[in-house]
Amino acid sequence: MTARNISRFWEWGRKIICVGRNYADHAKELKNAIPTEPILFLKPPSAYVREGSSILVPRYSNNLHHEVELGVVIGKGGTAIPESVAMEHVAGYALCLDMTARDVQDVCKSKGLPWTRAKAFNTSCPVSEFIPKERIPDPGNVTLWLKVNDQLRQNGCTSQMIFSIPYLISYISEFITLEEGDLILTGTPKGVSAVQEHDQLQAGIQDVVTMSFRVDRQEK
Ligand SMILES: O=C([O-])CC(=O)C(=O)O
Ligand SMILES: [Mg+2]
Repeated sequence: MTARNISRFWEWGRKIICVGRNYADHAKELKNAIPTEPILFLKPPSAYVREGSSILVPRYSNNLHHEVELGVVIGKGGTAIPESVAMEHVAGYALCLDMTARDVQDVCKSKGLPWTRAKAFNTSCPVSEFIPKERIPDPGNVTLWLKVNDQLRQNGCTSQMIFSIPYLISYISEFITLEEGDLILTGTPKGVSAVQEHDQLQAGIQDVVTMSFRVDRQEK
C-alpha cells in the first residue's frame, strides 16, 4: 500500500461530522430556531464525490437541495481539545456541499426522526481538492458562493457563523475523538434551493478554489 497523503483525505474512510444551522440567515429561511448549542449529524465516507463524477438525486427524493459549506480537515487527532489550541489540529480545508433531500428531511423533522436518509446518501458530500491551511489564513472570514446553471444562489461569509471553527473542534472532540483525515462541515449560509437532473453546480471559496458538478438521477 502506498503512503497515505492528507491531500486525498476522502480516500481514508474517516468521519464526516456536519454542523447544522450555524448561520442565522439559513436557520431563518427554513423557519428553524437559532441554536444555542451546535446541532450535529454525520455522513459516512461513502457520501464523498469528487469532480468528474455526478451528484445523484436519490430515487426517493424530489427536492434535492445544495448547501455550500467550508470543510475543515483534521491533521492532528485528539479528545477534549481546548479551544485555545484547536487550530493546531487543522491540516487544511475543502470546499464541500452538504446535499440534502429536503423533502425527506422535512418528514424526518416532523416525526422527530434522525436525518440519515436525507443527508447521508451516496454522493451527498461533494468535495473540492484539499486546501492547505496556509492558503486560508483567516477561515473565519472567507466568502463561500454557489451557482446553479450560472445563476448565483448562495453567497455568504464564514464571519456569519454562530459557532467558530475552534469552538466546534473543542465541542465535538469532547465526545467524539477526532482523527487525522476527519472532515467537519461547518454549516451553510442562506440561499439553499432545489437542483434538478442535468443542472450544473459551480461553487467556490473567494479566489482560493472553485469546483463544478453535474447533477444526475440515480439509475433504477
Ligand atoms: O439541513 C439543514 O438546514 C441544516 C444544515 O445542514 C445546515 O444548516 O448546514
Ligand atoms: Mg448543511
